[in-house]
Amino acid sequence: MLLIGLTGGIATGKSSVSSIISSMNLPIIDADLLARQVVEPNKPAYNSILSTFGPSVLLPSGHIDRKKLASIVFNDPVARKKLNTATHPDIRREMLLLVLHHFLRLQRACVLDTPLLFEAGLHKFVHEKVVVYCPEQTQLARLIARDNLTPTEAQSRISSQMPIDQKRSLASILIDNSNSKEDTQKQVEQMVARTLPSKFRTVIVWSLLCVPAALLYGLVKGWETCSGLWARIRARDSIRGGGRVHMD
Ligand SMILES: CC(C)(COP(=O)(O)OP(=O)(O)OC[C@H]1O[C@@H](n2cnc3c(N)ncnc32)[C@H](O)[C@@H]1O)[C@@H](O)C(=O)NCCC(=O)NCCS
Ligand SMILES: Nc1ncnc2c1ncn2[C@@H]1O[C@H](COP(=O)(O)OP(=O)(O)OP(=O)(O)O)[C@@H](O)[C@H]1O
Repeated sequence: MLLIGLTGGIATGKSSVSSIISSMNLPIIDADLLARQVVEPNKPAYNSILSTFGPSVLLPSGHIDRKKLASIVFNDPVARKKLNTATHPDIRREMLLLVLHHFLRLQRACVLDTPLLFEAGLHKFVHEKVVVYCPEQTQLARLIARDNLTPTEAQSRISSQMPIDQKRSLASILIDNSNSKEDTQKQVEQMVARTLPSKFRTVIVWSLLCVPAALLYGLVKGWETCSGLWARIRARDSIRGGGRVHMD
C-alpha cells in the first residue's frame, strides 16, 4: 500500500485537496480529526492537558476549550511543545492503527493528511511527501478570511509551523494551490494517476506482510485498551480522593 503524506502550511489548502482525493475513493487519515478525538474527556491526553494547563482550558461542559488553548499555544512555543507532547503520541498511535486497518483491507493507497508531517518527523514513514503550496501572502489572506483572525493572530499561527517555502523544498510532489480550485483538481488527479500502484503489486505486498501487520494491529489495539482503562481508573480515584478531578 502506498503511503502518501499530505501536508502544507496552515490554510494553504490541505482540506480542499484531501476532499478531492476522498472523492476518488482513497482513504484519508485526518490528523486534525484524530487530534480532536484523543482529547475527549477522560482520555489520557485530556488528563495530561488538564494537569499541564489547569482547569481554565475547559468549557463548562468539561470539554477542552479549543479557542482558549489555541490562544495560549500559538503565542507560546513552550506551551505548544507541552501540548504536542501531551497529544502527539496518541495521535501517532491512532494513525498507525488506521494505516494497518487500511492495509489489511487491501487498499492500494492511503493518505495521511497531517499539517505537521515534517515538524513531527512523520515524513520518514511515507512513500510520497505531497506539499500543498501557496505563497505566504495568499496563505495569510486565506487564514484571516476563513478563521476571522487579526493579521497578528494569523501571522503567529503561520510562524508556529515550518515556513511554507521550506516545506516546498522538502516535497516529493508539489500541488500548487495558488490559482483556481479547478487547476488544483487537475494537479491532484495527475498526482493520483501517477503514483497509485497496480492491484497486482498491492496483492503481492499484502500477501507478504498481512500476518505481521495483523499481529501489530492486535498489539497496538490491546495496548490502547489497557491504557484507556488505566486512565479511567485514575480519573475515578482522583474524584474519590477529594474532588481534584484529573489533576493528580
Ligand atoms: C491548538 C488546538 C487546540 C487548536 O484547535 P482548533 O480547533 O482551533 O484548530 P485545529 O485543530 O482544527 O487546527 C487547525 C490548524 O492549526 C495548525 N496546528 C494545530 N496544532 C498545531 C501545532 N501544535 N503546531 C503548529 N500548528 C498547529 C494546523 O495547521 C491545523 O490544521 C489544536 O489544534 C490542538 O490540539 N493541537 C495540538 C495537536 C496537533 O498538533 N494537531 C495538529 C495535527 S497533528
Ligand atoms: N484554490 C483556492 N482558491 C481560493 N481559495 C481557496 C483555494 N483553496 C482553498 N481556499 C480557501 O482557503 C481556505 C483554507 O483552505 P483549507 O481549509 O483547505 O486549508 P487547510 O490547509 O486545510 O487549513 P488548516 O491547516 O487550518 O487545516 C479555505 O477558506 C478555502 O476555502
